[in-house]
Amino acid sequence: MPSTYEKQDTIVDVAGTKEAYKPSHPGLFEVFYAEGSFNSQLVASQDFKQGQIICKIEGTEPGPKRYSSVQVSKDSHIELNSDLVFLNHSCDPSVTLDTDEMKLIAAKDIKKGDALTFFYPSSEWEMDQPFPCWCGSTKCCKSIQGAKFLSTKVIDQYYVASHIRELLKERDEAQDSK
Ligand SMILES: C[S@@+](CC[C@H](N)C(=O)[O-])C[C@H]1O[C@@H](n2cnc3c(N)ncnc32)[C@H](O)[C@@H]1O
Repeated sequence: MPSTYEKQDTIVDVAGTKEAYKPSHPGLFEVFYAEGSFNSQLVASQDFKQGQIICKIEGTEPGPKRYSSVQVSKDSHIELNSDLVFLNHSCDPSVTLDTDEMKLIAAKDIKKGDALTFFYPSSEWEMDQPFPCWCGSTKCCKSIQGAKFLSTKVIDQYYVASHIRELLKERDEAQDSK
């Protein structure tokens, strides 16, 4: 996939026109472009039922930890290399990015046009680029830095990948032994 996924403004510039954008998962979801840095989002192109597998996560590549990478084990990261990179974070997410099974799953009933979002700390331990969250959920964590910075009580409300579960266990055992 093109390196133009690095920044949404670049996609429009490199492609020449917005019409040149070709969804990586037509019929399932597409990118909704917005002006400004990191304001774009992924939206559903159809309804999905809670628990429905939206797609398999394929075509990924190993890479360094970056704002766009997804952590898949205690010490490895991948680039999604598709429109999935436009999945934003929410503290009340609509999808689960299941890095153990490499599947994107509806975490709730989703309507066509809804934003697809996942809980970034479900895969990320210590993020490369933390940010203040704009999700507006009543249970918003406010500062998104990775699972390392959240209590197990907060994390327990969410699906988290097996590597995050293991890292939390190690963190909590180390704290208990002090
Ligand atoms: C992989 S990008 C996701 C797509 C991004 N919105 C874009 O337009 O390129 C991850 C970045 O999006 C932004 N982002 C995603 N979810 C956010 C949220 N809930 N609140 C604030 N910024 C968010 C952050 O800047 C984050 O580093």
